[in-house]
Amino acid sequence: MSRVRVLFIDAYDSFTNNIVSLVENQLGVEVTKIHIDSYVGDLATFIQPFDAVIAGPGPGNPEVLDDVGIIASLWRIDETHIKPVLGVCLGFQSLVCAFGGRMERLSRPRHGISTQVDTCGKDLFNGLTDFQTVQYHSLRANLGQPEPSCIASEPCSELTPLAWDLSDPSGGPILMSVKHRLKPFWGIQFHPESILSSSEAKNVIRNWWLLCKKWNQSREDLRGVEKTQSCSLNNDASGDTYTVDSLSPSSMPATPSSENSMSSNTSYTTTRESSIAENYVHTAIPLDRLTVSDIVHRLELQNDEFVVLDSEQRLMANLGRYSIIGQVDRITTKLTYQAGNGVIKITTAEYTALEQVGSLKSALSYLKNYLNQHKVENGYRDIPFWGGLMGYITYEGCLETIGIPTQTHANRDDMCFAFVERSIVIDHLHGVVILQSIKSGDEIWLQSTSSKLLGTSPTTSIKPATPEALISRLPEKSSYMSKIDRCQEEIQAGNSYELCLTNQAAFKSRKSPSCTSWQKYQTLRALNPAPFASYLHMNSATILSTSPERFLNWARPTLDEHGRSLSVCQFRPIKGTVQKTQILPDGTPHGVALQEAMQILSTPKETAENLMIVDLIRHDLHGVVGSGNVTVPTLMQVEEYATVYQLVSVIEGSIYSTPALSSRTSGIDVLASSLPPGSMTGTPKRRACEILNTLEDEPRSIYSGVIGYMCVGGGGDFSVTIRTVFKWDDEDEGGNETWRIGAGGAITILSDVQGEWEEMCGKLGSTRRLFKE
Ligand SMILES: C=C(O[C@@H]1C=C(C(=O)O)C=C[C@H]1O)C(=O)O
Ligand SMILES: NC(=O)CC[C@H](N)C(=O)O
Repeated sequence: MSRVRVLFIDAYDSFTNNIVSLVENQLGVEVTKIHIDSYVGDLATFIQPFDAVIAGPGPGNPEVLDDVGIIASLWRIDETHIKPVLGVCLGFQSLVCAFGGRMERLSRPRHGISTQVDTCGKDLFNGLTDFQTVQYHSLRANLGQPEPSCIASEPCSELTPLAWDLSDPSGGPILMSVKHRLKPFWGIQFHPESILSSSEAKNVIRNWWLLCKKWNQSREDLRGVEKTQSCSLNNDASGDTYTVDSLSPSSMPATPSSENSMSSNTSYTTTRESSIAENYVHTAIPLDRLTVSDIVHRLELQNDEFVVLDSEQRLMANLGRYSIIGQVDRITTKLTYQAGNGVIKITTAEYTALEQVGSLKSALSYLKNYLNQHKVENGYRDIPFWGGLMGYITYEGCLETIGIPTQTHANRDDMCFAFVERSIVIDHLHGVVILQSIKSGDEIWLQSTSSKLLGTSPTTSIKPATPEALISRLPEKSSYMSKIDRCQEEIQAGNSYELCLTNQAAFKSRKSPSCTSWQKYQTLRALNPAPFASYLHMNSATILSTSPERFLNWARPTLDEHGRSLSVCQFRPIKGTVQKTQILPDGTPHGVALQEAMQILSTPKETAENLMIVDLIRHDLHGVVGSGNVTVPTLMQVEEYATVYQLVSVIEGSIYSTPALSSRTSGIDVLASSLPPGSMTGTPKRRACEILNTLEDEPRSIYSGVIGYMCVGGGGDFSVTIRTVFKWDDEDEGGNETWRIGAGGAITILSDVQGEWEEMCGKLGSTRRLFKE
């Protein structure tokens, strides 16, 4: 029997793949996805191979043709070509508009809010009790009924209401579901696929499917007996009892995921003997009292290009176990890309090559192939990095991966990775330093480097230094506040559910050999300890980061019990911020203590903010790893950082793949499909980024992109480049350099304008303290 197929029409939403996953898992069907503006020729003909259609959620207004595209035509398909349709949110609203309903703005948009839905207990809701479910909408469908009821009436006599949200007496009833009286059209305003929606809400999908099957069967029967007269399509299923057991879930079991695939009781041989495997050599030595800074100093890296992913100031037991120092020298190969020009540049010791790749997304595929060609299988098992690509991607580079064109700046790389062959990994948990190289025959370097580290007693000879800011450009309060208003207007209009608004400060300081970038970084990391701190100097970019936020980590693949390659990946978005108690210069305390922070971070405003990003990341991840392979092991946990409390969630995915090396799905595919980081955009991602582009005054640049590594052994780790001070060499002028800091925060309909301004200033303050102003 051929597999049942469902067509999903995606209105560029950031929850689409979660619905696809729910449908595939619950119904055992195959879902094909197209966009609202995909060219399909005649829609009626196009949908014929499908058993049913889902018209998805999305930004905008169903009365605006550009926002719904071909969804608007679904409802006009003639009787002979008609197929069962489920409209979800925007799709539901479009159904209502097609049959006489109107849209109006909610007085209080409902984004990431979980409420009870009261149902008629029939049809889509047959056998289901009233349930909790999440909503994401700004607009409300109005059927012109004086009171909420489940009986169709003028002026929308073709639509039968099936469910209402009556939880907000002052805001009034909100229509949650309808069906068409004669045609096989159903709609739901709520989001059953959200991680916080109840299983009862999810069962609506099963009920819909039973109704579809029944309708399709009656259509078949009619065709079978070749009835010539027109038939009644009344498919009211009220009162029917359905056996949901007859459905065949086809989910691939979600593999229990672990935070870190390394065993926690790893032991090292801290000898100076080197092991050689292919072109990989390493030496492990005791860390003793060496610091990351000592190592950088002893190896004399500080005045050259190098990268440090720095976890020395470990804050949490499960984060920041390793620091990685990547050596970059004259002969290190670099792979760079500037947004907008479609060309990846490969610079080696011998030559510079340009390859037309088209986009940053394809540049990442290029890097994936590059790493496959330099694959190492026998590195030191217990550390995550053996060598490979270390670098960054700017926010504008990230935008290109979602099809938003951006301007480029000559001499500035939007993607810059060095192919690091010599590296030093410090395991802070076990106090071990692993020196390693993937250059063939590099034992001499190993020996000389370990002698330098073992040599003299550890002293920190590079002193942290504090730069003096000559001219500072700080965010302007009235301008920022008016942008918050504009974000909220966009949200009111249904164009977005959450927007991460940001802006930048700039500090000019004198270039000085007694206050180098590395010294500045030393100061910053002491002032603002963070689990994902990093220092990078490559080409014209210098980055001093104290990021608290992991973007994406993926483990080196292993074989599962079925012989498939499996790599577990993890996102750790932060959304929800409260300032910790601090004593201001005038002696007054500011901010809150843990107990109060916990209370604030559990209010609907903060949890909605976090939930939206969790659902968005689940969507990004589902798009690569497929249905049933995404879990949320931690939902909204409060974590303490140097100056703030933050609400953190963890989303994990199992990347299974076929043995064929070239077609293997890897963490790099997840990376390429998940940029820019959802916590820095808002949702739906694409529309949010378009809106933010019109609001923000300048490119975000390094801020709000990602920084990290992709290892030759198959793993990877990236943080979100926030709480970061950065500069471009082309802005150096007259002995001065210009350092920039971006800061922002997520704006929702529940945001308080003054509160958001203060939150942004608080985040800016955590790194601005680097400068003496
Ligand atoms: C925008 C920033 O941070 C982001 C926004 C957060 C929020 O809105 O609560 C929290 C962490 C980051 O994802 C920033 O640090 O500048
Ligand atoms: N999630 C959605 O589909 C939202 C639909 C519409 N843009 C609204 O805000 O009401």
